[in-house]
Amino acid sequence: MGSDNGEERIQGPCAGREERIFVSVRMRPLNEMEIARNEVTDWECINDSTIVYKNSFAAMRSMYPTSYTFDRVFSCDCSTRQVYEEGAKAVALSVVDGINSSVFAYGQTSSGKTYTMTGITEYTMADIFDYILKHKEREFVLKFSSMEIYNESVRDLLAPDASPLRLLDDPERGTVVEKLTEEILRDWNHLKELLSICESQRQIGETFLNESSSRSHQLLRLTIESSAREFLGKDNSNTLTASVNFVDLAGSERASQALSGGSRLKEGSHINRSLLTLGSVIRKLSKGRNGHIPYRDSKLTRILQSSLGGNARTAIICTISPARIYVEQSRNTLLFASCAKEVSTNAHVNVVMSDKALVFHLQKELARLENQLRSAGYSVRSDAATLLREKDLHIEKLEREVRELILQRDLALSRIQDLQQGEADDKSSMKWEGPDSYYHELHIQQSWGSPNSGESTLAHHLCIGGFQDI
Ligand SMILES: Nc1ncnc2c1ncn2[C@@H]1O[C@H](COP(=O)(O)OP(=O)(O)OP(=O)(O)O)[C@@H](O)[C@H]1O
Repeated sequence: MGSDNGEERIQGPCAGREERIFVSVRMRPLNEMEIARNEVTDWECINDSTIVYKNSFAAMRSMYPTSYTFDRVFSCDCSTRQVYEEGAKAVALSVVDGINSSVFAYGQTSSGKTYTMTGITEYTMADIFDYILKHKEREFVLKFSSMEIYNESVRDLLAPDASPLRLLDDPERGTVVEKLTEEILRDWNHLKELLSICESQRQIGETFLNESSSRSHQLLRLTIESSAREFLGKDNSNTLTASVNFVDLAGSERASQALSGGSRLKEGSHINRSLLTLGSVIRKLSKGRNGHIPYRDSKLTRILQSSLGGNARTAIICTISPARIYVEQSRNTLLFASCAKEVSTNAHVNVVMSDKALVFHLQKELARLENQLRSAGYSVRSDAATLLREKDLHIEKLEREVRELILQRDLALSRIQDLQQGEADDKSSMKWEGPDSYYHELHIQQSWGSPNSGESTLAHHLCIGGFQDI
Protein backbone atom coordinates (compact mmCIF):
# COMPACT_ATOMS: atom_id res chain seq x y z
CA MET A 1 0.00 0.00 0.00
CA GLY A 2 1.01 3.67 -0.30
CA SER A 3 3.28 5.12 -2.92
CA ASP A 4 6.91 4.31 -3.43
CA ASN A 5 7.63 7.83 -4.45
CA GLY A 6 7.36 10.13 -1.45
CA GLU A 7 6.62 13.20 -3.56
CA GLU A 8 3.68 11.53 -5.26
CA ARG A 9 1.70 11.57 -2.04
CA ILE A 10 2.09 15.32 -1.77
CA GLN A 11 0.17 15.85 -5.00
CA GLY A 12 -3.18 16.25 -3.33
CA PRO A 13 -2.54 17.77 0.08
CA CYS A 14 -6.05 19.01 0.61
CA ALA A 15 -8.10 16.68 -1.52
CA GLY A 16 -10.62 15.43 1.03
CA ARG A 17 -12.34 12.11 0.47
CA GLU A 18 -15.85 11.51 1.75
CA GLU A 19 -16.38 7.88 2.73
CA ARG A 20 -18.49 5.83 5.08
CA ILE A 21 -17.14 4.41 8.33
CA PHE A 22 -16.10 0.80 7.69
CA VAL A 23 -18.21 -1.30 10.05
CA SER A 24 -17.65 -4.95 10.83
CA VAL A 25 -19.06 -7.33 13.44
CA ARG A 26 -17.05 -9.99 15.19
CA MET A 27 -18.77 -12.78 17.06
CA ARG A 28 -16.63 -14.59 19.60
CA PRO A 29 -17.05 -18.28 20.50
CA LEU A 30 -19.03 -19.24 23.59
CA ASN A 31 -16.77 -18.93 26.62
CA GLU A 32 -16.28 -21.51 29.36
CA MET A 33 -18.88 -19.95 31.63
CA GLU A 34 -21.45 -19.94 28.84
CA ILE A 35 -20.66 -23.52 27.83
CA ALA A 36 -20.95 -24.61 31.47
CA ARG A 37 -24.42 -23.04 31.56
CA ASN A 38 -25.40 -24.88 28.36
CA GLU A 39 -25.92 -21.64 26.52
CA VAL A 40 -26.97 -21.92 22.90
CA THR A 41 -25.66 -19.89 19.99
CA ASP A 42 -28.40 -17.69 18.58
CA TRP A 43 -26.49 -15.90 15.82
CA GLU A 44 -25.01 -17.10 12.57
CA CYS A 45 -22.83 -15.42 9.96
CA ILE A 46 -24.41 -16.69 6.75
CA ASN A 47 -21.85 -15.01 4.48
CA ASP A 48 -19.05 -12.43 4.66
CA SER A 49 -21.40 -9.55 5.29
CA THR A 50 -24.62 -10.84 6.86
CA ILE A 51 -25.38 -12.04 10.33
CA VAL A 52 -28.78 -13.49 11.19
CA TYR A 53 -30.70 -14.17 14.35
CA LYS A 54 -31.57 -17.84 14.08
CA ASN A 55 -33.92 -18.32 17.00
CA SER A 56 -36.99 -18.42 14.76
CA PHE A 57 -39.45 -18.80 17.63
CA ALA A 58 -38.22 -15.66 19.41
CA ALA A 59 -37.76 -13.88 16.07
CA MET A 60 -41.45 -14.36 15.19
CA ARG A 61 -42.52 -12.60 18.37
CA SER A 62 -39.91 -9.86 18.10
CA MET A 63 -40.17 -6.52 16.35
CA TYR A 64 -36.43 -6.44 15.74
CA PRO A 65 -34.80 -7.31 12.42
CA THR A 66 -33.51 -10.86 12.11
CA SER A 67 -30.85 -10.12 9.54
CA TYR A 68 -28.13 -7.44 9.61
CA THR A 69 -25.69 -6.53 6.85
CA PHE A 70 -22.35 -4.83 7.36
CA ASP A 71 -19.13 -4.26 5.43
CA ARG A 72 -17.85 -7.48 6.93
CA VAL A 73 -18.94 -10.01 9.54
CA PHE A 74 -16.56 -12.44 11.26
CA SER A 75 -17.81 -15.71 12.69
CA CYS A 76 -16.47 -17.39 15.86
CA ASP A 77 -13.78 -19.25 13.99
CA CYS A 78 -12.18 -16.19 12.40
CA SER A 79 -8.77 -15.25 13.75
CA THR A 80 -7.84 -11.77 14.89
CA ARG A 81 -5.35 -11.71 12.01
CA GLN A 82 -8.26 -12.11 9.58
CA VAL A 83 -10.26 -9.42 11.38
CA TYR A 84 -7.27 -7.11 11.02
CA GLU A 85 -6.63 -7.92 7.35
CA GLU A 86 -10.24 -7.55 6.27
CA GLY A 87 -11.72 -5.19 8.81
CA ALA A 88 -9.07 -2.67 9.83
CA LYS A 89 -5.81 -2.81 7.90
CA ALA A 90 -6.72 -0.57 4.95
CA VAL A 91 -8.08 2.12 7.24
CA ALA A 92 -5.36 1.91 9.91
CA LEU A 93 -2.44 1.97 7.47
CA SER A 94 -3.70 5.16 5.78
CA VAL A 95 -1.65 6.87 8.47
CA VAL A 96 1.59 6.22 6.57
CA ASP A 97 0.16 8.24 3.69
CA GLY A 98 -0.55 11.22 5.95
CA ILE A 99 -4.22 10.40 6.56
CA ASN A 100 -5.62 10.25 10.11
CA SER A 101 -7.26 6.98 10.98
CA SER A 102 -9.06 5.35 13.89
CA VAL A 103 -10.06 1.81 14.75
CA PHE A 104 -12.67 1.31 17.48
CA ALA A 105 -13.96 -1.73 19.28
CA TYR A 106 -17.53 -1.42 20.56
CA GLY A 107 -19.62 -4.03 22.36
CA GLN A 108 -20.86 -5.34 25.66
CA THR A 109 -18.51 -6.46 28.41
CA SER A 110 -16.66 -9.73 27.76
CA SER A 111 -17.61 -9.70 24.07
CA GLY A 112 -13.95 -9.51 23.00
CA LYS A 113 -13.09 -5.81 22.52
CA THR A 114 -9.74 -5.89 24.33
CA TYR A 115 -8.91 -9.27 22.81
CA THR A 116 -9.56 -7.86 19.34
CA MET A 117 -7.93 -4.43 19.80
CA THR A 118 -4.73 -5.87 21.30
CA GLY A 119 -4.26 -7.92 18.16
CA ILE A 120 -5.26 -5.10 15.79
CA THR A 121 -2.84 -2.70 17.46
CA GLU A 122 0.09 -5.09 17.23
CA TYR A 123 -0.59 -6.14 13.64
CA THR A 124 -0.91 -2.50 12.56
CA MET A 125 2.29 -1.50 14.33
CA ALA A 126 4.16 -4.45 12.82
CA ASP A 127 2.98 -3.42 9.34
CA ILE A 128 3.99 0.19 9.98
CA PHE A 129 7.50 -0.88 11.04
CA ASP A 130 7.66 -3.09 7.98
CA TYR A 131 6.56 -0.21 5.74
CA ILE A 132 9.23 2.05 7.21
CA LEU A 133 11.93 -0.57 6.55
CA LYS A 134 10.84 -0.79 2.92
CA HIS A 135 10.73 2.99 2.40
CA LYS A 136 14.25 4.14 3.02
CA GLU A 137 13.69 7.15 0.78
CA ARG A 138 11.65 8.77 3.55
CA GLU A 139 12.60 9.63 7.10
CA PHE A 140 10.00 8.75 9.74
CA VAL A 141 9.42 9.96 13.28
CA LEU A 142 6.95 7.91 15.37
CA LYS A 143 5.36 9.38 18.50
CA PHE A 144 3.32 7.26 20.86
CA SER A 145 0.84 8.43 23.47
CA SER A 146 -1.83 6.76 25.48
CA MET A 147 -4.74 7.81 27.67
CA GLU A 148 -7.81 6.44 29.33
CA ILE A 149 -11.09 8.08 30.16
CA TYR A 150 -12.16 6.78 33.52
CA ASN A 151 -15.17 8.19 35.37
CA GLU A 152 -15.20 11.14 32.93
CA SER A 153 -11.64 12.18 33.65
CA VAL A 154 -8.73 11.78 31.28
CA ARG A 155 -5.58 10.06 32.55
CA ASP A 156 -2.19 9.75 30.94
CA LEU A 157 -1.30 6.05 30.89
CA LEU A 158 2.39 6.82 30.42
CA ALA A 159 2.71 9.31 33.28
CA PRO A 160 3.57 8.14 36.78
CA ASP A 161 1.05 10.43 38.46
CA ALA A 162 -2.61 9.87 37.78
CA SER A 163 -3.80 13.47 37.95
CA PRO A 164 -6.56 14.21 35.45
CA LEU A 165 -5.63 16.03 32.26
CA ARG A 166 -7.51 18.99 30.82
CA LEU A 167 -8.97 19.13 27.33
CA LEU A 168 -8.19 22.25 25.31
CA ASP A 169 -9.76 23.53 22.12
CA ASP A 170 -7.18 24.22 19.44
CA PRO A 171 -8.52 26.08 16.40
CA GLU A 172 -6.35 24.01 14.05
CA ARG A 173 -6.04 20.64 15.76
CA GLY A 174 -9.44 20.44 17.45
CA THR A 175 -9.58 18.98 20.97
CA VAL A 176 -6.12 18.56 22.48
CA VAL A 177 -5.25 16.75 25.71
CA GLU A 178 -3.03 19.08 27.70
CA LYS A 179 0.35 17.75 28.90
CA LEU A 180 -0.19 14.27 27.45
CA THR A 181 3.12 12.36 27.33
CA GLU A 182 4.38 11.70 23.81
CA GLU A 183 7.21 9.18 23.56
CA ILE A 184 9.35 9.08 20.42
CA LEU A 185 9.36 5.40 19.46
CA ARG A 186 12.81 3.92 19.03
CA ASP A 187 11.98 0.40 17.88
CA TRP A 188 9.66 -2.55 18.27
CA ASN A 189 10.92 -3.43 21.77
CA HIS A 190 10.33 0.11 22.93
CA LEU A 191 6.76 -0.12 21.65
CA LYS A 192 6.15 -3.42 23.49
CA GLU A 193 7.51 -1.85 26.66
CA LEU A 194 5.14 1.11 26.36
CA LEU A 195 2.17 -1.13 25.57
CA SER A 196 2.78 -3.18 28.70
CA ILE A 197 2.99 0.02 30.80
CA CYS A 198 -0.40 1.07 29.40
CA GLU A 199 -1.88 -2.33 30.11
CA SER A 200 -0.69 -2.28 33.71
CA GLN A 201 -1.92 1.31 34.23
CA ARG A 202 -5.40 0.78 32.83
CA GLN A 203 -8.36 0.52 35.20
CA ILE A 204 -9.34 -3.12 35.35
CA GLY A 205 -11.96 -4.57 37.66
CA GLU A 206 -13.82 -7.80 38.14
CA THR A 207 -17.45 -7.79 37.11
CA PHE A 208 -20.01 -10.51 37.08
CA LEU A 209 -19.39 -11.10 33.37
CA ASN A 210 -15.65 -10.57 33.03
CA GLU A 211 -13.05 -11.17 35.69
CA SER A 212 -10.67 -8.68 34.12
CA SER A 213 -13.04 -6.14 32.68
CA SER A 214 -11.68 -2.85 31.27
CA ARG A 215 -13.50 -0.20 33.23
CA SER A 216 -12.29 2.71 31.13
CA HIS A 217 -12.16 3.79 27.51
CA GLN A 218 -8.58 3.39 26.33
CA LEU A 219 -7.05 5.35 23.46
CA LEU A 220 -3.61 4.53 22.08
CA ARG A 221 -2.31 7.00 19.53
CA LEU A 222 0.59 6.74 17.13
CA THR A 223 1.57 9.89 15.25
CA ILE A 224 3.76 9.48 12.18
CA GLU A 225 5.71 12.32 10.61
CA SER A 226 7.60 11.62 7.42
CA SER A 227 9.61 13.58 4.88
CA ALA A 228 11.39 12.60 1.69
CA ARG A 229 15.14 12.35 2.54
CA GLU A 230 15.99 13.98 -0.78
CA PHE A 231 14.43 17.25 0.39
CA LEU A 232 15.43 17.10 4.06
CA GLY A 233 16.72 20.44 5.37
CA LYS A 234 15.80 22.14 2.10
CA ASP A 235 13.32 24.95 1.82
CA ASN A 236 10.93 22.97 -0.32
CA SER A 237 10.65 19.96 2.01
CA ASN A 238 7.16 18.89 3.03
CA THR A 239 6.26 16.74 5.99
CA LEU A 240 3.31 14.35 6.08
CA THR A 241 1.83 14.07 9.54
CA ALA A 242 -1.05 11.91 10.70
CA SER A 243 -2.20 9.84 13.67
CA VAL A 244 -3.77 6.44 14.03
CA ASN A 245 -5.98 5.87 17.10
CA PHE A 246 -6.74 2.49 18.60
CA VAL A 247 -9.81 2.83 20.79
CA ASP A 248 -10.89 0.07 23.15
CA LEU A 249 -14.19 1.23 24.60
CA ALA A 250 -15.53 0.10 27.94
CA GLY A 251 -18.46 -2.32 27.87
CA SER A 252 -21.74 -1.00 26.48
CA GLU A 253 -23.97 -3.13 28.76
CA ARG A 254 -26.43 -1.77 31.25
CA ALA A 255 -24.93 -1.36 34.73
CA SER A 256 -27.39 -3.78 36.34
CA GLN A 257 -26.24 -6.66 34.17
CA ALA A 258 -22.52 -6.57 34.53
CA LEU A 259 -21.63 -4.78 37.68
CA SER A 260 -21.42 -5.67 41.28
CA GLY A 261 -22.43 -2.34 42.87
CA GLY A 262 -20.33 0.21 44.78
CA SER A 263 -17.50 1.69 42.77
CA ARG A 264 -18.32 -0.60 39.82
CA LEU A 265 -21.78 0.96 39.77
CA LYS A 266 -20.36 4.51 39.73
CA GLU A 267 -18.02 3.48 36.88
CA GLY A 268 -20.99 2.01 35.07
CA SER A 269 -22.92 5.26 35.13
CA HIS A 270 -19.91 7.21 33.81
CA ILE A 271 -19.14 4.58 31.17
CA ASN A 272 -22.74 4.61 30.08
CA ARG A 273 -22.89 8.40 29.97
CA SER A 274 -19.95 8.49 27.55
CA LEU A 275 -21.35 5.64 25.52
CA LEU A 276 -24.81 7.17 25.52
CA THR A 277 -23.32 10.35 24.09
CA LEU A 278 -21.31 8.30 21.60
CA GLY A 279 -24.54 6.56 20.59
CA SER A 280 -26.42 9.80 20.13
CA VAL A 281 -23.52 11.39 18.19
CA ILE A 282 -23.45 8.37 15.86
CA ARG A 283 -27.25 8.41 15.52
CA LYS A 284 -27.31 12.11 14.63
CA LEU A 285 -24.36 11.81 12.25
CA SER A 286 -26.04 8.88 10.52
CA LYS A 287 -28.83 11.29 9.54
CA GLY A 288 -26.35 13.81 8.13
CA ARG A 289 -24.21 16.51 9.66
CA ASN A 290 -27.01 19.05 9.92
CA GLY A 291 -28.02 20.41 13.30
CA HIS A 292 -26.30 20.15 16.64
CA ILE A 293 -24.06 17.13 17.19
CA PRO A 294 -23.48 16.75 20.96
CA TYR A 295 -19.73 16.03 20.79
CA ARG A 296 -19.13 18.20 23.85
CA ASP A 297 -21.43 16.20 26.10
CA SER A 298 -18.70 13.72 27.00
CA LYS A 299 -14.90 13.63 27.07
CA LEU A 300 -14.93 10.54 24.87
CA THR A 301 -16.81 12.19 22.02
CA ARG A 302 -14.84 15.44 22.35
CA ILE A 303 -11.55 13.59 21.94
CA LEU A 304 -12.90 11.42 19.15
CA GLN A 305 -14.69 14.21 17.32
CA SER A 306 -12.51 14.15 14.21
CA SER A 307 -12.71 10.35 14.03
CA LEU A 308 -16.51 10.62 14.05
CA GLY A 309 -17.44 12.54 10.95
CA GLY A 310 -14.24 14.60 10.63
CA ASN A 311 -10.78 14.41 9.05
CA ALA A 312 -10.12 10.70 9.51
CA ARG A 313 -10.75 7.28 8.05
CA THR A 314 -12.54 5.16 10.60
CA ALA A 315 -13.23 1.46 11.14
CA ILE A 316 -15.48 0.17 13.90
CA ILE A 317 -15.39 -3.45 14.97
CA CYS A 318 -18.48 -4.37 16.95
CA THR A 319 -18.05 -7.43 19.11
CA ILE A 320 -20.86 -9.68 20.28
CA SER A 321 -21.31 -12.86 22.22
CA PRO A 322 -23.32 -15.56 20.43
CA ALA A 323 -25.10 -16.64 23.63
CA ARG A 324 -28.90 -16.47 23.84
CA ILE A 325 -28.73 -14.83 27.24
CA TYR A 326 -27.14 -11.70 25.72
CA VAL A 327 -29.52 -11.34 22.79
CA GLU A 328 -30.66 -7.90 23.97
CA GLN A 329 -27.07 -6.58 24.26
CA SER A 330 -26.14 -8.09 20.91
CA ARG A 331 -29.12 -6.42 19.26
CA ASN A 332 -28.16 -3.08 20.79
CA THR A 333 -24.64 -3.52 19.48
CA LEU A 334 -25.94 -4.38 16.01
CA LEU A 335 -28.24 -1.34 16.05
CA PHE A 336 -25.28 0.86 16.97
CA ALA A 337 -23.31 -0.77 14.13
CA SER A 338 -26.19 -0.16 11.70
CA CYS A 339 -26.19 3.57 12.55
CA ALA A 340 -22.39 3.78 12.37
CA LYS A 341 -22.32 2.45 8.82
CA GLU A 342 -24.38 5.45 7.70
CA VAL A 343 -21.81 7.92 9.04
CA SER A 344 -19.38 9.54 6.60
CA THR A 345 -15.99 11.03 7.35
CA ASN A 346 -13.91 13.30 5.16
CA ALA A 347 -10.25 12.39 5.39
CA HIS A 348 -7.48 14.27 3.65
CA VAL A 349 -3.71 14.06 3.45
CA ASN A 350 -2.11 16.24 6.12
CA VAL A 351 0.92 18.06 4.79
CA VAL A 352 3.06 20.45 6.80
CA MET A 353 4.95 22.71 4.38
CA SER A 354 8.19 24.60 4.83
CA ASP A 355 7.86 28.40 4.49
CA LYS A 356 9.28 28.44 0.96
CA ALA A 357 7.18 25.53 -0.13
CA LEU A 358 4.15 27.32 1.30
CA VAL A 359 4.94 30.52 -0.66
CA PHE A 360 5.40 28.43 -3.80
CA HIS A 361 2.12 26.64 -3.15
CA LEU A 362 0.27 29.94 -2.58
CA GLN A 363 1.72 31.41 -5.78
CA LYS A 364 0.50 28.41 -7.69
CA GLU A 365 -2.90 28.72 -6.04
CA LEU A 366 -3.07 32.42 -6.97
CA ALA A 367 -2.19 31.65 -10.58
CA ARG A 368 -4.86 28.95 -10.62
CA LEU A 369 -7.51 31.34 -9.27
CA GLU A 370 -6.51 34.04 -11.77
CA ASN A 371 -6.88 31.53 -14.57
CA GLN A 372 -10.29 30.57 -13.28
CA LEU A 373 -11.39 34.22 -13.22
CA ARG A 374 -9.98 34.82 -16.68
CA SER A 375 -11.80 31.85 -18.13
CA ALA A 376 -14.96 33.20 -16.49
CA GLY A 377 -14.53 36.40 -18.52
CA TYR A 378 -12.62 38.65 -16.11
CA SER A 379 -9.24 40.17 -16.86
CA VAL A 380 -7.66 40.30 -13.42
CA ARG A 381 -4.42 42.10 -14.27
CA SER A 382 -5.84 44.69 -16.73
CA ASP A 383 -8.76 45.47 -14.42
CA ALA A 384 -6.41 45.96 -11.53
CA ALA A 385 -4.05 48.16 -13.60
CA THR A 386 -6.89 50.41 -14.81
CA LEU A 387 -8.17 50.77 -11.28
CA LEU A 388 -4.72 51.74 -10.03
CA ARG A 389 -4.25 54.33 -12.81
CA GLU A 390 -7.62 55.93 -11.96
CA LYS A 391 -6.69 56.07 -8.29
CA ASP A 392 -3.32 57.70 -9.10
CA LEU A 393 -4.99 60.40 -11.21
CA HIS A 394 -7.48 61.10 -8.47
CA ILE A 395 -4.68 61.42 -5.90
CA GLU A 396 -2.76 63.80 -8.18
CA LYS A 397 -5.88 65.99 -8.58
CA LEU A 398 -6.45 66.08 -4.83
CA GLU A 399 -2.82 67.02 -4.22
CA ARG A 400 -3.13 69.93 -6.68
CA GLU A 401 -6.25 71.16 -4.91
CA VAL A 402 -4.56 70.98 -1.53
CA ARG A 403 -1.58 72.98 -2.80
CA GLU A 404 -3.94 75.67 -4.19
CA LEU A 405 -5.86 75.86 -0.93
CA ILE A 406 -2.65 76.24 1.10
CA LEU A 407 -1.60 79.10 -1.16
CA GLN A 408 -4.92 80.88 -0.76
CA ARG A 409 -4.87 80.37 3.01
CA ASP A 410 -1.37 81.90 3.28
CA LEU A 411 -2.43 84.89 1.18
CA ALA A 412 -5.53 85.47 3.29
CA LEU A 413 -3.51 85.21 6.50
CA SER A 414 -0.99 87.74 5.35
CA ARG A 415 -3.76 90.14 4.35
CA ILE A 416 -5.47 89.81 7.70
CA GLN A 417 -2.17 90.59 9.42
CA ASP A 418 -1.72 93.64 7.24
CA LEU A 419 -5.26 94.79 7.96
CA GLN A 420 -4.72 94.46 11.68
CA GLN A 421 -1.46 96.32 11.39
CA GLY A 422 -3.15 99.02 9.36
CA GLU A 423 -5.92 99.40 11.89
CA ALA A 424 -3.41 99.75 14.70
CA ASP A 425 -1.52 102.38 12.74
CA ASP A 426 -4.74 104.24 12.00
CA LYS A 427 -5.69 104.37 15.64
CA SER A 428 -2.34 105.87 16.52
CA SER A 429 -2.75 108.58 13.86
CA MET A 430 -6.30 109.55 14.67
CA LYS A 431 -5.36 113.19 15.07
CA TRP A 432 -5.94 115.19 11.80
CA GLU A 433 -2.63 116.32 10.54
CA GLY A 434 -3.68 117.81 7.27
CA PRO A 435 -4.34 116.34 3.82
CA ASP A 436 -0.76 115.25 3.22
CA SER A 437 -0.75 112.76 5.94
CA TYR A 438 -4.27 111.54 4.87
CA TYR A 439 -3.13 110.81 1.32
CA HIS A 440 0.03 109.22 2.58
CA GLU A 441 -2.03 106.70 4.63
CA LEU A 442 -4.35 106.08 1.74
CA HIS A 443 -1.48 105.39 -0.55
CA ILE A 444 -0.05 102.81 1.86
CA GLN A 445 -3.41 101.06 2.20
CA GLN A 446 -3.86 100.82 -1.56
CA SER A 447 -0.47 99.26 -2.04
CA TRP A 448 -1.60 96.06 -0.13
CA GLY A 449 -3.02 94.35 -3.14
CA SER A 450 -3.17 94.69 -6.85
CA PRO A 451 -5.36 97.60 -7.88
CA ASN A 452 -7.83 95.22 -9.54
CA SER A 453 -8.33 92.74 -6.75
CA GLY A 454 -11.56 92.74 -4.81
CA GLU A 455 -9.71 92.46 -1.50
CA SER A 456 -7.75 95.64 -2.13
CA THR A 457 -10.97 97.56 -2.90
CA LEU A 458 -12.47 96.24 0.30
CA ALA A 459 -9.38 97.28 2.25
CA HIS A 460 -9.55 100.66 0.58
CA HIS A 461 -13.16 101.14 1.65
CA LEU A 462 -12.43 100.02 5.14
CA CYS A 463 -9.70 102.58 5.45
CA ILE A 464 -11.74 105.40 4.00
CA GLY A 465 -14.68 104.37 6.18
CA GLY A 466 -12.46 104.50 9.19
CA PHE A 467 -11.56 108.05 8.50
CA GLN A 468 -15.16 109.01 7.68
CA ASP A 469 -16.27 107.84 11.12
CA ILE A 470 -13.91 110.21 12.83
N1 LIG B 1 -12.68 -14.17 19.50
C1 LIG B 1 -12.31 -14.71 20.67
N2 LIG B 1 -11.78 -15.95 20.71
C2 LIG B 1 -11.42 -16.50 21.86
N3 LIG B 1 -11.52 -15.90 23.07
C3 LIG B 1 -12.02 -14.66 23.10
C4 LIG B 1 -12.44 -14.01 21.91
N4 LIG B 1 -12.91 -12.79 22.25
C5 LIG B 1 -12.76 -12.69 23.58
N5 LIG B 1 -12.24 -13.81 24.09
C6 LIG B 1 -12.00 -14.04 25.51
O1 LIG B 1 -13.12 -13.56 26.24
C7 LIG B 1 -12.74 -12.91 27.43
C8 LIG B 1 -13.29 -11.48 27.45
O2 LIG B 1 -12.70 -10.77 26.39
P1 LIG B 1 -12.30 -9.24 26.51
O3 LIG B 1 -11.66 -8.95 27.82
O4 LIG B 1 -11.54 -8.91 25.29
O5 LIG B 1 -13.72 -8.58 26.50
P2 LIG B 1 -14.09 -7.04 26.53
O6 LIG B 1 -15.17 -6.86 25.56
O7 LIG B 1 -12.88 -6.23 26.36
O8 LIG B 1 -14.66 -6.89 28.00
P3 LIG B 1 -14.72 -5.61 28.97
O9 LIG B 1 -15.62 -4.61 28.31
O10 LIG B 1 -15.32 -6.12 30.21
O11 LIG B 1 -13.34 -5.14 29.11
C9 LIG B 1 -11.24 -12.95 27.48
O12 LIG B 1 -10.82 -14.03 28.30
C10 LIG B 1 -10.84 -13.21 26.05
O13 LIG B 1 -9.63 -13.95 25.96
